Amino acid sequence: MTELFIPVPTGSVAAAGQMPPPKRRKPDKAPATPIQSNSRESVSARNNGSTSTAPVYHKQSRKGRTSRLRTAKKNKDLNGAIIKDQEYLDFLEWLKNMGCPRTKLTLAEFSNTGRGMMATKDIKAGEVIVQVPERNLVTMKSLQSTYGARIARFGKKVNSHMIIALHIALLVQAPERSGWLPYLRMLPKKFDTMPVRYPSELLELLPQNAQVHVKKQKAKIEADYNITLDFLQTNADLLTRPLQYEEYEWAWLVVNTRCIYLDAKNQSAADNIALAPMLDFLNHTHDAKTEGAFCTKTKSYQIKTLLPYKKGEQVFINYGPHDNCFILVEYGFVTPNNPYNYVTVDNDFMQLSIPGESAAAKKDKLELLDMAGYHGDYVLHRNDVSFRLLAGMRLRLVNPFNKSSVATQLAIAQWHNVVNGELDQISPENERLVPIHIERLCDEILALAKKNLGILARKKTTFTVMHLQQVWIEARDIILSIIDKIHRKEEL
Ligand SMILES: C[S@@+](CC[C@H](N)C(=O)[O-])C[C@H]1O[C@@H](n2cnc3c(N)ncnc32)[C@H](O)[C@@H]1O
Repeated sequence: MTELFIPVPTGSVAAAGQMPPPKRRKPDKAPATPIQSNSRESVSARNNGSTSTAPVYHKQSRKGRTSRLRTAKKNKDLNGAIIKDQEYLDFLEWLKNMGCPRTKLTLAEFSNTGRGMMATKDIKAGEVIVQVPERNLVTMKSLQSTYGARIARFGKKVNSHMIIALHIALLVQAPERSGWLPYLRMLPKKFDTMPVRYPSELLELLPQNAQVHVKKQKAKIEADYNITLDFLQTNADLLTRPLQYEEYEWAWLVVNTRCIYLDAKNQSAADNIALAPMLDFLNHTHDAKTEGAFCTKTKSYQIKTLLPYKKGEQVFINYGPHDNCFILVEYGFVTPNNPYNYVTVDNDFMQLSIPGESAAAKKDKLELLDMAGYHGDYVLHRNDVSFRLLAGMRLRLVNPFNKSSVATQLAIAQWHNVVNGELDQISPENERLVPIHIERLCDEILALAKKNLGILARKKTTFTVMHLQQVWIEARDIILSIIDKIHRKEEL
């Protein structure tokens, strides 16, 4: 696994520079019953490769979804159906003209992931699988001659996500002129599986932390759009027509889901992202292992796989160690058996009423947790309660709690010692109560999971509904594993 090829999520520093990257979680075991979206129906819509509301640059006479699927079916290989439609052939020709060397990869529809890249021959571990010539990389640097002086005159801060999105949106406005039409035609037509595009009744069925994530992403897109409009006020000559929000959002999501970091070691360098045609057709799996670097000899960006692939298999990269909620919000899909899944219980912890705990005591405890760096980020993994949650719960269970009493001061000192690992417990009674109240938190989430799964079961089956179902089934299974552990009286 290398971070070099991660499409750029809003949640990452490199992409947006606003939201913190997700904290790395301890891997969990796979959920027992993940939903595998492996129906034929799932194939085409998932990656937006052939859906109806095409951006303006898509000629209506081009082959539609049915025709494309028919062709794909005809070319069916071992695990996926090879795509050989005119758009892809034009794209291959364009790649050739741009100096892209041939690869052992071809575009295909896979039953489990939708559109992705298939090995056309056996690939050995250590082989370069994709080379993207420098002239094909869309980066802040490559766009300097077009926008550099304009950005300098504009004077306000812009980031590369914003500028690459603007560039793509402008190419779409005048595709014939740009020379990039064959690539533009291959891009997703819409992003309806991205939660930022969910209707509100589905949005509220996301777990709370994912809803917050979506709101931040939406705010970021809107802010970037507004700055872009500002920029265009004095650069209207770039436009073919006024730039609509929908157009910009689409281009922004293209960047978000397809750009890569050129230098993973320096991920805070927000401007070091690139759109890399061809490389961006590779799908994600958490166990893909690749390495990437710019090769000065070939003047291209190369990806090497560290794993072998057999002819007909899908070739993957790894977008990073993300749980399904994060993947859903940033990329619009979920993966089965994701070892990074977890459940956040921050809200439930804050709302939990503890017998004998006054409102003032609760406030003092939360302040203390904050000062000690233990406020929030309370998570449950499969069979594992985070240390932060245990720490928070232990303090909540110090009752009575009166800051000015000696007994409370002693309990606080003991709590610090437990947190620092110098003491095992505050008291046997405190330790006895911890699993009881963790189970109460679990019951809250379980009830929510059941409620939401009930609502989802009554909805028409769409990818979005299936994604949400998977997220809640996984949450429920994590919770059940913890309850089971508590009932078996195992150490948390
Ligand atoms: C970099 S693109 C990969 C190519 C894309 N599938 C396409 O057809 O253009 C990232 C997007 O691919 C899809 N994707 C990537 N990995 C996936 C997976 N394991 N399962 C389902 N969809 C996946 C998601 O729609 C994601 O936003």
